[in-house]
Amino acid sequence: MSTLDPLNHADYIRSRIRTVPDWPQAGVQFRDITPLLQDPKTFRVLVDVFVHRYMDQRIDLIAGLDARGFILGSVVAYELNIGFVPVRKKGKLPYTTVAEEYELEYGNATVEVHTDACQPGQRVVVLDDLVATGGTMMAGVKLLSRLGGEIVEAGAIVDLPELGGSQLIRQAGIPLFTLCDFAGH
Ligand SMILES: O=P(O)(O)OC[C@H]1O[C@H](OP(=O)(O)OP(=O)(O)O)[C@H](O)[C@@H]1O
Ligand SMILES: Nc1ncnc2[nH]cnc12
Repeated sequence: MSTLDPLNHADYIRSRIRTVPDWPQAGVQFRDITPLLQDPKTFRVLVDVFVHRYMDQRIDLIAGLDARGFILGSVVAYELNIGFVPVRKKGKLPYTTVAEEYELEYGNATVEVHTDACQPGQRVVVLDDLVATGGTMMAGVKLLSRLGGEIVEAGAIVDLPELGGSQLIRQAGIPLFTLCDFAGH
């Protein structure tokens, strides 16, 4: 089966991401994905790249990272006809949880997932909008692994390679797919 070629979409998607300088603090170039969602054609291309990538890979579960990972992750899971698991920031989930602490480009955080969110051996893709230091993605991967999930891949729309996260994730042995990057921008 032919698949959508992410290389053909990378420039298009990158060109529609808005950069907001010095937000949420001085020195941060914030890569805002909301324009991708707002335009229906762009949103469809974005979702389709991920759906085509995973539709033949016998994925059981998409785990999405709070909060922007919920937007992409839930739609991709719906289109693949598989379940979606929210990996939430601390204190938001009502049932028993497992937790991982991590560091961000601008702060610290803890994420949690329900203890029954994944069954041992389920094939999981962890999705988010962006990889910066990789702390959030690694925390999500660790949580699903702790529940016995087999991490098929971590995926995100944007890689900020200068922050080192994508390298860290790959060095940890986790396959990582990102649709576009902002290397040298
Ligand atoms: O690779 P890292 O350095 O961990 O950074 C990437 C994470 O940071 C952002 O989320 P943020 O924590 O700002 O939360 P939000 O999605 O609720 O805005 C982004 O959506 C990723 O989840
Ligand atoms: N530069 C950035 N832009 C958007 N989201 C981020 N999360 C961490 N760093 C970010």
